[in-house]
Amino acid sequence: MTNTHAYDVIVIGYGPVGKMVSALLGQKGWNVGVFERYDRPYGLPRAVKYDHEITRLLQKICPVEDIQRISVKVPDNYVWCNADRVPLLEIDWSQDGISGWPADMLFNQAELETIMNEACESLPSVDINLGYNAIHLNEHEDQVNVLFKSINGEVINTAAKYVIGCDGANSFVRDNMEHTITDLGFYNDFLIVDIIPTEDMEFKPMNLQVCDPKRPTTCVSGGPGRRRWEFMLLPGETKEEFKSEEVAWDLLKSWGIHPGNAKMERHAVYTFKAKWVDQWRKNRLFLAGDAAHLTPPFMGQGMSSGIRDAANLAWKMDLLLKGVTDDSILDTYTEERKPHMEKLIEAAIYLGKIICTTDVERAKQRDEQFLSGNFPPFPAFPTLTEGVFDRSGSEKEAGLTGHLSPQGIVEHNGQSGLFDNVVGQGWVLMGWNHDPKEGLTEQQIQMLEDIGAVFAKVVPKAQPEPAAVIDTDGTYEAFFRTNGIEVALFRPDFYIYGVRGQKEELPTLIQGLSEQLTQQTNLANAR
Ligand SMILES: O=C(O)/C=C/c1cccc(O)c1
Repeated sequence: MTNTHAYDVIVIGYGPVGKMVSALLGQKGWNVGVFERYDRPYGLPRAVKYDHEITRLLQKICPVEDIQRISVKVPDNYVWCNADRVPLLEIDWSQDGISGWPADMLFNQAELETIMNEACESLPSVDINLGYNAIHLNEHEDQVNVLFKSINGEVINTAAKYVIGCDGANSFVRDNMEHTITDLGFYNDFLIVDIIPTEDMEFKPMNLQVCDPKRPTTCVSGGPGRRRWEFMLLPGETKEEFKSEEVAWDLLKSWGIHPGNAKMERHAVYTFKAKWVDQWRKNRLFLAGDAAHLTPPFMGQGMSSGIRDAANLAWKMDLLLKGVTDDSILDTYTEERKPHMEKLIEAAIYLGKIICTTDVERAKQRDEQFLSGNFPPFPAFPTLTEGVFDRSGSEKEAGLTGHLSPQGIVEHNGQSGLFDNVVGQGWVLMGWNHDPKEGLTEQQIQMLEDIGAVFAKVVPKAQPEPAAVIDTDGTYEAFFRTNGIEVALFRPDFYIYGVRGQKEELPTLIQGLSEQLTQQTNLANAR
């Protein structure tokens, strides 16, 4: 065995979630050891959709042009229709999201992972090890040791302060963590078929669910130049029967798809599930993505939830490793992320219940319910409700915390573009038409600098000032005016930490953050 390889953080699993957390920690200079059991990229489609929040997170690590190149914007509604193709429900996926990106985009996962891999490879402190299977994990008070066996049989010993399991549904890290699971008992088998049309084809709407009890079928984009079908297995049908390419082609026939006009990229039977681990942290071990939760795909939020986990964990781990706060901040990881993910699973099951019925009578009742308008409301997209937020303001101010912050087009120092690229990212303290440092004590400014905050005085386009950030497209004016606020503090994962209606109240907001962070440290010191 070789000497111990020591890291700040070990990431097990190098899919999109592992790549995101590795890149974010690597950007901060932390030594990240990434270990992936496969020795080459998976290469085939899996997730196909992300939303504006995730695209903005990708913008943290990938060039905007690359993200644009691999994604396609949804042009119309996501339609849920019955067997007669009468719409039962339409969800608008075509809007512009507040994060500076289209609300929803479709992509090809292999292309996404290529650009995320480039981001990781460009970071000198990220050590990527492909073809290494985790075989043993030992947790100590001050570190974790993990043994990995390479595909060549070499065994290496590693150590890190923290281990993050981004290792999917059959997580090795989870197996080494005491844990309990909540399972909502939603199980449905679908044959997933990914194709590349070899001639021009038009699909309107772009994303369609045909809730036909004779064969519930999904027909969505698979990213630029690709399409995906999902065919539900009927009672009595077995996974085994659906293994062959012939069965997939046969099911595609009624859609006008055949080997003469399309190439089949992948076909596989998946069991959709709705379940999660109850605690995503146990001492020095963490779970993220599919290792922590599984959702039916109908909201297109499986990978997106995992990327949110990565972003949430990364900024907290960064502060902790910097020594600005204690590791009890990491308890807020499950506290913040789990309820959010649960609500998305709830929404996915709402949709799943519409399509996953093969009972003709029940489908008829469902149709009547939706067509008469007498159906339960579609769940609202969740915000973050618990954790590292300011709740000390007025009811209106506190009502904005935990929501996503906007990203607009700005001009600053002769550069023009999306705020995060032009001004910077991390904690962002923003003052509308005033310098947000005004009124803060030196100590408060120092604390904000210690956590890597960006200070931005944002001014309207009509009143430009040389050192200020110019609100080119009016995004920030709309945000501040509509909400009746003058200052806002945004977290590195883009959630609103807190706002104030009057700039004179900013010091209390910052004081609150400072106390929240030091409280974590004091709590730890007292233990
Ligand atoms: O990206 C995914 O994991 C799933 C996307 C998706 C979108 C729309 C309908 C589906 O059944 C899946």
